[in-house]
Formats: sequence, C-alpha cells, structure tokens
Amino acid sequence: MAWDATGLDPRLLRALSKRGFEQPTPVQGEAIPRALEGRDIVARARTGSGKTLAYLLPALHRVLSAGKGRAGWQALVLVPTRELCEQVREEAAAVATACGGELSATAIAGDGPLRAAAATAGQLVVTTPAKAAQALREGVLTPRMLEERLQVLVLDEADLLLSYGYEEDVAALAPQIPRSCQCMLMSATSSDDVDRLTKLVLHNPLTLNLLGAATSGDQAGAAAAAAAGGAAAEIEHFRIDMPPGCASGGPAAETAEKLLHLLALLKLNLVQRKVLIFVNDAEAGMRARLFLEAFGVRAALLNAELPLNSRHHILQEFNKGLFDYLIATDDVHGAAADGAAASGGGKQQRRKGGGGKDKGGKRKKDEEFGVTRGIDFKGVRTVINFDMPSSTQGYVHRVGRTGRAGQSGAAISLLAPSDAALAAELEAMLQTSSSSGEEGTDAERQQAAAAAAAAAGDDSDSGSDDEEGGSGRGRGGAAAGLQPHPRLTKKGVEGLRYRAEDVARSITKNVIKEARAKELKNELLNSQRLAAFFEEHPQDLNLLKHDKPLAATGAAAAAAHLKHIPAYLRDPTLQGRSFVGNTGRGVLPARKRRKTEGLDPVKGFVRAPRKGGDANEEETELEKAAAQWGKKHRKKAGKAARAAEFAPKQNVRKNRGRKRGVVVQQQSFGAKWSGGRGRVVSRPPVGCKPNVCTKNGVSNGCLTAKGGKQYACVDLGHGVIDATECTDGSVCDPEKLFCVTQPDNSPCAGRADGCYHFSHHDGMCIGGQQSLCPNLGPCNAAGTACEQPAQDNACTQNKVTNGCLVTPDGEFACTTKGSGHTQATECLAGTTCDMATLTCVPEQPDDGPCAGRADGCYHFSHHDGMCTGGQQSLCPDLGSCNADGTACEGSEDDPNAKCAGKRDGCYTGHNVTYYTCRNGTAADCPAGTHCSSAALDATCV
Ligand SMILES: Nc1ncnc2c1ncn2[C@@H]1O[C@H](COP(=O)(O)OP(=O)(O)OP(=O)(O)O)[C@@H](O)[C@H]1O
Repeated sequence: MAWDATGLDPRLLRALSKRGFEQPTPVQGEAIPRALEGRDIVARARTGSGKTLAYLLPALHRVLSAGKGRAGWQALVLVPTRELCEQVREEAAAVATACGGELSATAIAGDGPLRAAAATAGQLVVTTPAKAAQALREGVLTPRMLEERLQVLVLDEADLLLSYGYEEDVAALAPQIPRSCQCMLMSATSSDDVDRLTKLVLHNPLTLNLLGAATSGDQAGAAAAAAAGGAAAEIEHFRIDMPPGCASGGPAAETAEKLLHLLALLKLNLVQRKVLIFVNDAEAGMRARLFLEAFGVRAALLNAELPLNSRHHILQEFNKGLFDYLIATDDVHGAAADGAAASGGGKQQRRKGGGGKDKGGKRKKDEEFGVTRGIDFKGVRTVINFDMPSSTQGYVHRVGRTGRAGQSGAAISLLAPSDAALAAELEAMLQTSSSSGEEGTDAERQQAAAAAAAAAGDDSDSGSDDEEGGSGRGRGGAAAGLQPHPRLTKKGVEGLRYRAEDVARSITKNVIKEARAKELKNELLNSQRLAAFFEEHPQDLNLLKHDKPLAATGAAAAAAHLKHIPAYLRDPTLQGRSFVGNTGRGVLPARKRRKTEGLDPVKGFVRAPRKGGDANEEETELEKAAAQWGKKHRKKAGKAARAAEFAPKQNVRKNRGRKRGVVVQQQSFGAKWSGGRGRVVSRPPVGCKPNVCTKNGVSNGCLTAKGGKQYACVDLGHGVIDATECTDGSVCDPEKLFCVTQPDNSPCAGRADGCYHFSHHDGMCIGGQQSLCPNLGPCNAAGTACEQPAQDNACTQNKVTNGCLVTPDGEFACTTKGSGHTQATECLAGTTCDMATLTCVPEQPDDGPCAGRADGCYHFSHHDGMCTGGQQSLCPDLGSCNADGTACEGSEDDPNAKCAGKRDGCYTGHNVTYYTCRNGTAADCPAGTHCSSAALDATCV
C-alpha cells in the first residue's frame, strides 16, 4: 500500500515523505485507513513494526481536520514510562514540524506543576496513566474539559500498562472519556491484560492482528519491510546453555560461565553490532561491564539508577552509533511485572509488585521510569539475554529491541540450568508463533509450554558438552524456536576460560560497589554541572562518554595483553566471517587483523608456575602451542626468554629446567599480579633502551621515540615492554605520554572535501548516518565512509565543512556533536536544527518553558526546562530553581535582573547576581572586570 491510499491529510503525507518513510508498514497500512473512518481500533503487531505512527498519524489527522479553531490539547496518548513519553513526543514533534508548524506535541511526564503544563500543552499530549489520573484528581482535567476537547485517546504498549500497575488509574479515567472520542489500543503481545483494558476503555473496536505480518511473507508486510529496511524483518532466536555442572557451584559459578560465554561471543566477533545486553539488576550490569572492560571491550550501562538526563543522553549516543555495546538493566518494574504476569498473579498483586503506590497514595520516585521497554533503540543487531527475563512477555519486549523497522536481528539467550522452565515456555511460544503467526494468549502459551517441557524431558544439558556443535547444540532442533548458536564452539569458549575465570573472580562485590558509586558520581556530574559547559565545548565531550573505563586497578582494569586474544587461543574454525546473520561490522577490520596476526604469543606471558603448584602441571595446550611457535620463531622466542630472565628470582628458580620460550602463565591478571607474585622490575626493560620512560620512572603507557616512530611502552612487568598500546589509529604523544589521535590517521587523511573526523571514531558515516557526510555523496555500503563528493552545491559553494547536506528541498543539515547536542550553525538564518531529523527546519514558536518570556530565560535544545538537574546557573535573571528542578522560580520583575539579555554565562547566586567566566575568558564579564581564575565557575571581579 502507498501512503496516498491511506487517506491521510496531504500535510501529513508531505511530512512522511520528508522523513523518508516511503511506504506504510503493515500495521500502519491496516490501522490508518480504518482509524480515519472513526472506529475504535485494537492493533496487535510485533515490536518495531511502526505502531507509534500507526496511531499518531490518524490522531494528528483528526486534529488537523478540526482546524485552527481548536487550540490546546485534543489528543491524549498514554504510555507506561517517562522515557516512552519523551520518545513518542519526539516522533510526533518530528511529524508535526515537517507539517509546517501547525501542530505541536507535549510530554507531561516530570514532577512539574500539572496545571501549567496542561495550560501550555500542544494539541497532542503524551503522558502516563498516573499523570492523567492525578490531573483528574487535582481538577486540572475535568469531565467537562474532556467532553469538550478530547477527540482521540491512545493506550500505547497496552500489554505493559496494567503490569506496570496502572489499572486503577485507567479505571478512574475510563468513565470520563466522552463517547465521541476515538480510542486506539496498541500492543506487541496478546495477553489477558490487553483484553481487559480493551473492555475497560474501547467501544466495539475493530481488532487488527498483525503479529505475524512481518514474517509471514504477505505482500503488504514484505513491501513495507522492504521499504523500511530492505529485507523482511526477521529475528533469529538462539540459545546457549550453560554447562549443567555450573548449577552446583551456585549463582557465582553460573555468572562466571555466562561471563565467559559473553566474552567469547563479543571477543571472537560472533555477534553483529550494535549489541544490547540485558541483565536483571544494576550489580550484574556493572559486573559485566567491568569484566568486558578488562578485556578491552568497552560497554556503557543503562539502568534506573542513573539520572534521567544521563539515561536520555546514553540512549541518544547509542542510537547515533557512538558506542556498540550497551548493558541495560531491565527495570525493576518490568521485572516485577513480568514476575506477576508469569505467576498469573492477580491485579492487586501486580499493583504491589509491579508499580504500586506507597501508603500515602503517592507514586514512588522513579515509578514511571522504564529504561528499555518500548524504547526505539536504533540499529541494534543483536540482543543478548545475559540474565533471562522472568516471563515470555518480557522476552518478547526485550528481543523486540532488534529487528526493528524492517531490519534483521538476532536474540541470544544465555540459559542457566535454572532457566529451564522459561526456556521451555519460550520454545513453545516461538513454535506457536512461527506456525500461526501469533503468540497466543497467556493460557495458550502456558499449555504449549507444559507440552514442550514434557517433550524436552531431561535433555536440557545435551548441548553443553558437544565438542564442535557449540554450547547448546542438540537442543531445540526444530526449525523454529530457540536454535543453538551455530558459531560458538566449545573450543572457542574454552580457549578463553582461564583468563575469563581469573578476571571474573577479581570482580568482587566491593569492586562493583565502588565502580557503581564512581559511575553514579560521573553521571551526576555529567548531567548537572557540566551540561552547559559541554554545550559550548563539544571537543571536550570525550569526558562525557558513557563507556569510559571504570576500573582503575585490579584485574578489572584492562591490562593491555587481555585486550588481544592471541591466534593460538582462537578456534581456527571461527576465522573469517564470524557473526550470525548479515555482513558488516562483525568482521575484524583489516587494520586490526594485521596487528594481531602473527603476534608473538609469548608476549604478555612469563615463566611463573601457579602458586603452590607443580611447575610441570602447568604444561597445557597453550604451552605446547607456544613451544611449537617458539621453534618456528626462535629469534623472537629467544628474546622473550631473555625477558623472562628479569622475572622475580623465586619464579625463575622454580622454573629451572623448563624449556626456554615455554609459556607458563600469563603474568598480569590483576589480583594475582597485585597479590604479591608480580612486581615491577627496576632494571632497564628489554625492548626499550633507557629513555624518557625509564628516566621518569613511568612504568605503564610510557611512550618513547624509536626509529623516528613513536610507541607506547607499556611495562607488562618482568621487563617485557609492549609497544602496541596505541590502537585505533592513535599514535603516541611523547610530550603528554599518551596515545593521541592524529588527523592523518583518520579516513579523512588527504581529503579536502569537508570530510571530518570524530576524535573517537574511525569513520565519518557513524552508524551509516549520511548527515555526517558533508558535501559528499551517501555513506558507502559498509557505513564507514562517505562516497565520492556530490556535485558542487550550496554546501561547497558556501564552504560549509561540517554536517552540511543539500536535500532536494534545499535544506541544510545540522550535525550532531556526539552527545545529543546539535549544532545549528549550518542552518540558514531563521531555521534551527531539528533533533529528530537532523535537518534545518523553520524556527518554531518556542513551546519550551521560556515561551513568551523576555527576561533572559533560555532553553536548551535538548532539555525540557531551564533548571536542568536543578542547576541554578541555568536560571538567568530568575530566582532559583523550583522544587522539582524543572523550571526557574521568579518572574520578569525580578529586582536582580542584571543578567537580562545575557543568554550565556550569566549566573544568579543566592543573594547576588554576577557573571561567570566561561572557559576562562572574560567575554561575558562586564566592561572593566576580568575573570578571577580559569576555573569553570570563576567570577568576574
Ligand atoms: N513506514 C515506515 N517506514 C520506515 N520506518 C518506519 C516506518 N514507520 C516507523 N518506522 C520506524 O520503525 C521504527 C520502529 O517503530 P516504532 O517504535 O513505532 O515500533 P513499535 O511497533 O511501536 O515498537 P515497540 O512495540 O517496540 O514499541 C522506528 O525507528 C520508526 O521510525
């Protein structure tokens, strides 16, 4: 179906074409025409199938049809979480903006004053049921208002609304909904909750069931999927069973096994990036992060502990492709709700477990925060369930973060023995849905699961010992259901076991606790104090990166040698194209391959027996492999052996008689290393002559010039110097003594066509995002670089070098600065940068909290309020932040309005008003004053 055939207002059609949505998805194709007829609609469609536009477009159409005479809110969208409020608002705002500014959307989600928010709201309001019910209680919404204004009501993510504990709220609202109001209900799963909600709110609805549309190959589905992303959307479901024996070791052993398998998947490039890893609590998330970090795999965390700003920011960065691995904690409510759903608990139970109110009836803080459910993570190719959700419904929502908008994806579940029951349910669900195209109701699923569990019998462990078939092989052999992971072999996993277990052991509860505190502190700092600073200093945004290393010491700190998996530890069958599914980023880039190929496996290892152990007992596969390698490469092995001579004496003594060049034990495994066996050798290290490193006593990451080139000299201990520390195109800076990125190493080297390079990225087309291809054609197929320059155009003529893009409409693109900030400097006068589309759009009437204020109030593009994080410096001229931290108190007649007209840098203190010196310059200081210091918060004196 084409958009034209949906009957939508031409303004909306134009907006869709501007946004590049060529065809409706199946759910849009089915739901929109019927909704335009005015009927109540229940639509069930798989995750990522475009349900949001399926209801937004008819809702906006209806508002547009009502004409300008009807101002204020007319359509109400209820979603379960604050994050979703913002996401849906952004989607609506993107369409509304492209429509020409007649429409606007507002999210009412924070703790701010409801009355003011409702009074200034746009035509479409997105909120949670709790907020709507509160508005009713407080008289902000009255039955009369609803009768007069409300034209459309939408219950989005309906399967989650009740499990998040909103039943009472919806029940309070339902009787007040006018008969003339059109109601729509959207859901990604079918459940009894959805049926209950339908009966509660909708009148004689038309039910559209498209749960099987994207995979059933029906024409509409295929066409839309093709329009949305090429191939029909498919999610492949894989399982990796932990060895049954690990159950006897308790949760710690299970976790260690899962970490090992996770490492194997990521480190051996067996999964396609981007990767979203789900854990069940924040501690597990931090453990996984520290563990991966120790092996040089940098991941960011997303959980409900983090400040809202940070979460929003992390999401934006991940969506833009600024990092590849995100460890998300399925929020408490989701987990609790799953639990309630899984246990078949009644409504009251759910209310308590999943999102109830406290005794006073006040919703608990963070009640409506959902970190992942329903969130439109862009471009996720793999979801890994490190911990399993507690229900099939939870699974559907989690894996639905991949395979979105017509893309394909893979879901991999690490199954501990204790997950057997859920695994059987999942098998049943997936089999049912593949045969019928639907997931069935709760009862049907439970029945099928019981049958599957009985059929599975005792063979739950059959795959784990399979030599070549990979963990989990032999399980779930049917075409549908959870398949064993085809690329992960036992050999591949075992090659990493020793290192992984060592590191896993070193990540103790205390280490995690400290890292969590540090992370929280970083994020609070990021989200509050530095927000304004970084707005002005994008080059320093590196400091805000969410996947920065956390562990400073111990095994959790990334030791250089752990970052590389030597060839002899890899399973040779895993070479080449590695991840399951599509081509692209899973294969190690050629530059990195060159670096690792042929590396001396002895590097990073030293003669040293395991504490208290017999030296010969250490003669492992690794030793044999390395000894063989040593024969072939005598020269290098001899060098390594010389290095071994610098090993601590007692170790050398114990190893007397052993073959030279034999690798005995990796020397630098954090806890062991700092536990006393290892010590930094004071003699001049082998490999580097006495130099600036030794002179300065720098033992780690020290750099020196060698043969004109610069190297990082990392002291791996025992006199072994590793000069390969500077990776990813960076080189050593001999003055700063660390690796720095040089423009010459970037893909822009030698190009004078506006190509530019992010400090922390290799390419311009980050995540295939074409707006990062200034003046150049589109991104190349791999999404790593821009194609040849397009012909001369407005960008080249104007010599705009950054983020400039000429569209058929003659618009300029604005570019992101990598932290959720947009740069509107490429936009022509009178236009501003639109976050969602990254294009310059006509400046909108400000619908922010500063709208209509001429008192110096200003509004960050990416923040809802002036008092971001309660930061008073964002309150120019106005008193302090209000109690909610969302807006500035005070008014236009503030007697201390010395900052009036000063948009930046003006700071109102508790009792005084003075100017700050941004970036140590006195630009914002009044004439005749200068900065007191170079500090961020210096004052003009
Ligand atoms: N017609 C279309 N063509 C191409 N992409 C589309 C189209 N409609 C929506 N999309 C994109 O598909 C992605 C998923 O859409 P959306 O978030 O609405 O899915 P959903 O069904 O609501 O998922 P979930 O159930 O997980 O919330 C979004 O990035 C959206 O921009």
